[in-house]
Amino acid sequence: MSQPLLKAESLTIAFAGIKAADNVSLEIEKGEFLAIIGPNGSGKTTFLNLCTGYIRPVSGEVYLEGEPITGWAPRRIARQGIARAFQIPQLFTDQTVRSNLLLAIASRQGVWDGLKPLARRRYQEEADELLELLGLSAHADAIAGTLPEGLRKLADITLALALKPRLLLLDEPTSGVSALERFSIMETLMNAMRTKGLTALFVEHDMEIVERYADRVLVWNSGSILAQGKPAEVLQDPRVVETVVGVA
Ligand SMILES: Nc1ncnc2c1ncn2[C@@H]1O[C@H](COP(=O)(O)OP(=O)(O)OP(=O)(O)O)[C@@H](O)[C@H]1O
Repeated sequence: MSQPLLKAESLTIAFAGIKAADNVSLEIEKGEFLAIIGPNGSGKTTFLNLCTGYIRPVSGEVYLEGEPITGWAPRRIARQGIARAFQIPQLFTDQTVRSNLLLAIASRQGVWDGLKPLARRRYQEEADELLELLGLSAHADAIAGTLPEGLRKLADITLALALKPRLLLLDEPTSGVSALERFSIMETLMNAMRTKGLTALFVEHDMEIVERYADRVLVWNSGSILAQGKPAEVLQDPRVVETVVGVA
């Protein structure tokens, strides 16, 4: 049987005596689109931080396709294939969308390589392909800081994809975006995911988005997984309704 793409085993971390991850174990299969939901302060972001190396667990292990990556530096984990698009977009706001993307591609390859004409042409082709995939071709020359929030989020995701990740982590891909725009962002994202055969884990507060797009949902509560499974079933679970859905 093939390895899970990501495996977390008994992860535990506490801040000031409060367990933000309490013996958390889970597996993510290749190609899955997995949502994490849970009340504020339940440990969703902490789990992402444990996977990306921003926090070290007190105990437990994280494996990427069977390789233990616990305690590795964030940069090394990113190079190894876990990319994160943050809730607050990380674009250089005074640069064009394309320049941002070229920088991200160059940083993956080693920047000096990018100064060679052949490499530069290859990067430009790669950037154009990613911009098209995320529906941003018409905005390639726009200054990133002038983009509306929804497009900024998609531009931020292109930066994460430029790392050619095996696993993409997304912090609330639709937060701060109008109700109308939310679904079009998700459709574009899903299309890109399918085209690239990507695996992603996303934190989300919007249950409609979770129900419509996630293959599986994990419900966090007080640093533990309260429930998991298909959204249509999990979101009806009375414990989940009480702790998350009812208060969202
Ligand atoms: N670096 C840190 N230092 C101290 N406490 C932290 C740190 N990171 C998280 N915590 C605490 O751990 C708990 C879980 O926080 P976390 O941000 O993971 O929750 P969350 O589910 O992502 O919340 P939200 O939905 O509000 O973003 C909270 O009590 C939080 O205050």
